[in-house]
Amino acid sequence: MAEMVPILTAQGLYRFYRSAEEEVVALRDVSLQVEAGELVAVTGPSGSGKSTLLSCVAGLDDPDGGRILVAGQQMSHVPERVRSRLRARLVGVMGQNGNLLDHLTVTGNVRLAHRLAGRHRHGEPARIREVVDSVGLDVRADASPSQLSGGEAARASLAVALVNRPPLLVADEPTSELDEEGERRIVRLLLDHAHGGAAVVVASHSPAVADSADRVVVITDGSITWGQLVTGRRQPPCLVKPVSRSRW
Ligand SMILES: Nc1ncnc2c1ncn2[C@@H]1O[C@H](COP(=O)(O)OP(=O)(O)OP(=O)(O)O)[C@@H](O)[C@H]1O
Repeated sequence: MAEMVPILTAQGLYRFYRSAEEEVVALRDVSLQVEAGELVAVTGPSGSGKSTLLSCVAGLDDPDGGRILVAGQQMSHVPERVRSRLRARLVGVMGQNGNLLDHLTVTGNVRLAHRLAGRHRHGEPARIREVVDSVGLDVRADASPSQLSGGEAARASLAVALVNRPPLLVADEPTSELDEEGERRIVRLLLDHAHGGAAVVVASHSPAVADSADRVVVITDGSITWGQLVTGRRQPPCLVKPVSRSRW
């Protein structure tokens, strides 16, 4: 059987934050692989490094050490313009504070993300409608983000992240402000994207997100300290692969 190619490979990541008074080691030798079709939940105490890890693997930030490959493309330690181009093509980001511009409608936000990926000068109307419908926002397509409920805004943010069919979807606390029903809908949509063939990485404190994930990894004080296969749908030989430093 052909070997599964991971969509995301993060090897030996380090990230330091330095100020005049102190140095924080936000990531300490973190390695993680996520394959197509997998939803991985990253959990752990506040300040443990979840957002830092997600920013690095999404190409929003560059690690100080280690290497990141997304769909076989080197995302770390490349010029910022290369990283942005790769990010637009390969990564969908659903952020903690949303990725929506308030002067645009839901459709306008999705269209802009589609155009910025560079494939369609004016966006592809059928794809834009399709993704807005898929998150259940067809009736709110002409609303601006400030007119949306928390759950609707989260789904609009997800539509923006999904419009370019990214092989890697990264979501930082996507359900933190939602009620149970809102959370269930987001988790369902994230799982649908993963099971459609993408790799999905979600940072969350929510037990409901962890329960639905294919795999959970726990970060404590900048290091992955624990990993567990939850659904049993996949049988990866090693949940959190330690990667020898001689490989980078
Ligand atoms: N821009 C920054 N400058 C300095 N320190 C930072 C910066 N961003 C994060 N940190 C520090 O790095 C560590 C990891 O932060 P991070 O936001 O990744 O944690 P987290 O697990 O996502 O936390 P939370 O669950 O509260 O969102 C923390 O000690 C934090 O204070």
